[in-house]
Amino acid sequence: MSGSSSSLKPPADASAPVRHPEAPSPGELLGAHYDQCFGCGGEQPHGLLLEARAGEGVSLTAEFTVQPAHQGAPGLAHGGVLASALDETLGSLNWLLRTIAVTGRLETDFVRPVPVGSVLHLQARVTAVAGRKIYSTATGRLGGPDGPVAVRADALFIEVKVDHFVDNGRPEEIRAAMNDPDQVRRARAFEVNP
Ligand SMILES: CCCCC/C=C\C/C=C\C/C=C\C/C=C\CCCC(=O)SCCNC(=O)CCNC(=O)[C@H](O)C(C)(C)COP(=O)(O)OP(=O)(O)OC[C@H]1O[C@@H](n2cnc3c(N)ncnc32)[C@H](O)[C@@H]1OP(=O)(O)O
Repeated sequence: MSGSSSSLKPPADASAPVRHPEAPSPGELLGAHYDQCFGCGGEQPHGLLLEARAGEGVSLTAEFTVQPAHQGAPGLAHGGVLASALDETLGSLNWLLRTIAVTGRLETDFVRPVPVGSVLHLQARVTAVAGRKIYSTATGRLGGPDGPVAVRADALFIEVKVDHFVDNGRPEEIRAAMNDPDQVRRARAFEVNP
C-alpha cells in the first residue's frame, strides 16, 4: 500500500469488507451510476467513459483509454485526469458494498508517464471498513492487466445518504435526476442496506 497519510490506515477495530449478496457477479459490467458523470457517464463526450467490471470479493477491474482531450503535456495524460480515473475506479467499489459513499481522501502516486492512446488497466479493492469509513487501494497498469504500474492510489471514502446529493447538488441537475426513474432506482437501491 502506497498511502503515507495516517488517515488512510484503517483503525485497529476495522472489519474486512463484506460483498453485498446482490452485488453484480464477477465479470459483470457495473454500468454508470449517473450518465453525466465525468468518470463513467456515457453522456460526457470528453469524460473518461470508464467501464468497471466486478471482480472477486470486494474488488473490480476497469479500463480507461486516454484520449487527446485528456492531455497535460504533449501526448501525455494529465495527472489530474489519471487521479480522476483512480477516484472513479475506487468509487465504483461501493457498488459491491451497495453503499453510497464519496471520496474524503485520495492519495496518488504517479510512477510512469501515460501516453495518449494507451489503455490504463485499473484494479481496485476495498481493504477495510470502519463505521462509515471505507478504505481502498488501486493500481493502473500499462500494456495489459499484468503490465508495469503507472499510477496507484489509496483512498478513504465516507458513506453518505442520498440527501448528500439532493441537499448539495445544483437544483437543475438534481431535479432532472429525481425525474428519471432509472436514476432514482439506482440511488435508492444503494441506500437500503439489509
Ligand atoms: C434521487 C437523486 C439521486 C442523485 C444521486 C445520484 C447518484 C448517487 C449514486 C452514487 C454516486 C456516489 C458517488 C459518486 C461516485 C463516484 C465519483 C468518484 C467519487 C467522488 O469523486 S465523490 C466527490 C468528491 N468528494 C466530495 O465531494 C466529498 C466532500 N466532502 C464531504 O461532503 C464531507 O466532508 C464528507 C461527507 C466526506 C464527510 O463529512 P461528514 O460530516 O458526513 O462526516 P465527518 O466529518 O463526521 O467524518 C466522518 C468520519 O470520516 C473522517 N473523515 C472525513 N473526511 C475525511 C478526510 N478528508 N480525511 C480523513 N478523514 C476524513 C472523519 O474524521 C470521521 O472519522 P471518525 O468517525 O473516526 O471521527
